[in-house]
Order: sequence, then structure tokens, then C-alpha cells
Amino acid sequence: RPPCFPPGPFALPIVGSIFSILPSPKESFSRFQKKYGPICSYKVFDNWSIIVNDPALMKPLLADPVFSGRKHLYLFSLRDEVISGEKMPLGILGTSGDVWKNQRRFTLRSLKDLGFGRNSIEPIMQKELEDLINTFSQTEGQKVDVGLTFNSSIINVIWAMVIGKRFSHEDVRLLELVDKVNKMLQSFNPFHPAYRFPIIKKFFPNLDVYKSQDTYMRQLLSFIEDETAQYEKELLADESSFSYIRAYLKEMKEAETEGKETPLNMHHLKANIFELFLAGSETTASTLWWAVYLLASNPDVQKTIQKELDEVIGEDKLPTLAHMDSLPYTTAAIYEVQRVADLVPFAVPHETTEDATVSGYRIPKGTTVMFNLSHGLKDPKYWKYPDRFYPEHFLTEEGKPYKPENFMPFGSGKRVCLGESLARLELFLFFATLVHRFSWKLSDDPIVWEKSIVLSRPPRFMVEISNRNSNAVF
Ligand code: HEM
Repeated sequence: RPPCFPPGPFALPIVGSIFSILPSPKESFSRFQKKYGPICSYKVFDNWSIIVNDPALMKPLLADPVFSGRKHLYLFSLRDEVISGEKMPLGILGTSGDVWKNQRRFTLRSLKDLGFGRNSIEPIMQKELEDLINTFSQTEGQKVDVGLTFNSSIINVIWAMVIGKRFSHEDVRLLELVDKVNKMLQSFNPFHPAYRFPIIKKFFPNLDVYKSQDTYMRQLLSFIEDETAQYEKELLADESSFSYIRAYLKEMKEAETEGKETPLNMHHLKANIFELFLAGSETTASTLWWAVYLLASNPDVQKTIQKELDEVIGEDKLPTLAHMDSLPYTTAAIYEVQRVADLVPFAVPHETTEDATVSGYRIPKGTTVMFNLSHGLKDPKYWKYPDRFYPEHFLTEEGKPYKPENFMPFGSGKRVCLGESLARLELFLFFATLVHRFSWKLSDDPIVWEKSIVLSRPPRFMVEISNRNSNAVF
């Protein structure tokens, strides 16, 4: 252990603490937190990392530029090489310093112009919801596995912003895309030795861990390349079409024409689109999948939400974003879904950009830093019933929604989720509409929990859906 480094589990030569972390990093980190306290350390093979558990300590560190670097993960190095043929880091999620700042700033600005702030995104979401309502209303009397049903709708919302078009839910290309993004995320285990030592790939390029990631990633990139090329050919000239690609190409080409230096280029554009898909679809869609599970297993909570929706919106109308501030119990229930789902338990690994001192410990430049967002969502210190689905966790005594400081499902500070505003709008409109329009009942089939490493996956279950407010329209 380096001098003055936080405490943590014993590290063996060569492998470090890997056997204390596998097979379940989530349980292991929770064990470390209980044993070693607010900040601890562990070693994975040759790499010393720290994990910050205490939300009060986490907040200032997440706001500190020194803790806002990014560990360059295997998946991103591989993608960057495929895009540019070089090792130069691309995009937002996996970059640090000026590259990260420039791509993040441009993307945030242009997505905001495109409707992150409410109005223009609402009809796009409503169109997706109309299709979903149609699908679910035909399943009355059957048992349904909702599984990846929400992924197509959420991908369509992102695609509408990125390129200005949507796919039909039956389109094979959309279904393949959903499948690839899902498989790529579910099969990725950042603790796998094969990712830590890419040299292994030289000798065993056909190992499953490499082949699966390589294949899904290349297929997703080739989809993005085809669509971007088609967009440039067919839609770029149409001045009335708005999209992220258009905004990006326009600013890039204007700078080129004026002979100005610009951080924007085609390689970053492809990487950014890849990330909007990867970070923006599975996360929001899985939260909705969790929501159905929690609603179906908690009929009393479901009824309370429906009562509020019926009273505020009426039985002949569906919710709109304008209702967002007048539904305290529904809002609290969405926060509670995010708390129980604990979707991204340790954020995305950060890296220190300078030497630093935290609580008297010395943290050298280049240390991997994990933020245990999960602890703030689950520890009994912060929640009355940490293991229950209890929306009252997020209501004041006067019945107003509130978010405690330790509730950080989107992270916080410099690297806070770039899609938080969009995700909040999506979660509200999809959740409120689906609870207002249908009742969800858990069937008595077995509930199956599957293992997941990067994102907390909901269980597989069967649900019976019944229509309510069948004549309601937006
Ligand atoms: C319920 C949905 C979502 C959750 C729970 C979520 C959560 C997170 C978390 C925890 C991080 C890591 C923060 C850190 O490293 O400290 C993150 C980063 C990110 N998210 Fe989300 N996210 C969601 C939806 C979205 C959406 C809809 C998009 C875009 C369309 C998106 C794009 C990103 C990007 C690009 C980053 C990287 C930011 C950076 O490195 O600067 N996310 N998200």
C-alpha cells in the first residue's frame, strides 16, 4: 500500500485484492465501507484505487477538477482505435482535460437547444408513448415480460435528437441496436484481467471477453457511420431539419471555412453519438423496467400514485410535462424507484489529475477513484426503510417532494450525468403516463435475478397489465 494511503483489504502480489472483489464488486465494496469507513483503498492487479463512501466527502471531491479526470477504460480505447486508427482518446465519457471539456460543453449546449429543456422533446416522447400504450393495451389478460420493451422507445428519443428521425418499433435495425447496446453493457466487466492487461489480447485474440465487446462495438459504430453518411447526403442540405449531427457539422464546417481552429471533428462526433446511445438508452430504459417491477410488487403505492394522477390530471387526459410540478407523490415515487434501482452504483471510474490530500491521506496523481453512490442510496443511516419501496422517503412532513444531499443517482459536480435533464423528463412522462393508463400486477411466476456488474439490472418477472383510463389522450 502506498505511504499515507487509505486503509483497505489485504493485497496479494500480482493479483492485488481481486479475489476480495470478485465475484460481486457491489457486495464487496459495501463490505469494505462497513469495515474501513468513509474512504478506503484496494488494489486490482497492479493498480491501486480508492473508493469514497461518505456522501459528505464525495460532494466536494466530485466538484474538484483534480478528481474529475477519467480512467481510460478498455472499451473506450478499443472504440477510439477503431474510429481513428490511433490511440488518441475521443468523446466525453472516457476523456479528461480539454478534450473532455470541449466535447462535453458543445454537446450540452446543442442538446439544450434541441429540447433538453421541455418543449420540443415532449411531442417526440408522446409519440413513443402512444406506440407503447398501443402495445400494452393489446396484452390485457396475458402475462408479459416487459424486459427490453422500453429500450426501443428511449433509443428513438435519443435518435430524434441526434439525427432527427425515429424507427418503427418493428424495424429490425432498431431491434438489433437495442440488443447490441444491451449485450455490450451487460457483458462488460471492468475488473476482468483481460481488460486490465490488453497484452493478453496479443496472444489470445479470440477470447470471448474480447470477441463479444469487439463485435458489438464494431456493429454499433458501423450503424452510426452509415446513418451519419446518409444524413450528410440526404438531410444536411435541408435547412429546416434540426439535430445534434447538424449542429456539430455546421459549427465544424464554419470553423474550417473561416480557417479557425476547432476541437470538433468527425472522430469525436462518432464517439459522442456512440456515448449518447450507450449512456442514455440502457440507463433510462432499465429504470423504467425497475419501475414496473416496483409498482407491480407494491400495489398500495401504485394505487396512491393513480389516485393523485386521477385527481390532478383527470381520467380523460394523459400527463404532460406541465404537470411535473403538481404531482408530489408521483415525483417522490420516481425518486424512490431510482433509489431502490441504484442503477449506476459506483458512477464511472474517475482518475486524479494531480497529487491530492483527502482526510489526511495522500492520493497520488493517476489514482483511480470510485465514488460509492450506492452507499448514499442504501445505508440505514440515511433512510427509514432502506430495503422497502417507500416514496415517503422523498416527501417532507407537508407532503412536498425533496431530495436529500446523499441522493445522487446521476452523480454530482463536474462529471455529473450529461443527460440528467433529459432522463428526468423521460422518467416523469413515461412513468406517469404508464401508471395513469394501466394497472400492473405481479404474476405468481418465479422472479429471476441476473448478475450484472456495471449497471444494476432489474429482475426478470412476468406482469399482468390491465387497462384503466382507456379513453385518455394527451
Ligand atoms: C436514469 C438515467 C441515467 C442515470 C441513472 C445516469 C447516471 C449517470 C452517472 C452516475 C454518470 C457518471 C457520473 C460520474 O462519472 O461521476 C453518468 C455519466 C454520463 N451520462 Fe448518464 N445517466 C442516465 C441517463 C443519461 C442520458 C439520458 C444520457 C444522454 C442522452 C446520459 C449521458 C451521460 C454521459 C455522456 C455521461 C458522461 C459524463 C462525463 O463523463 O462528463 N446519461 N450518468
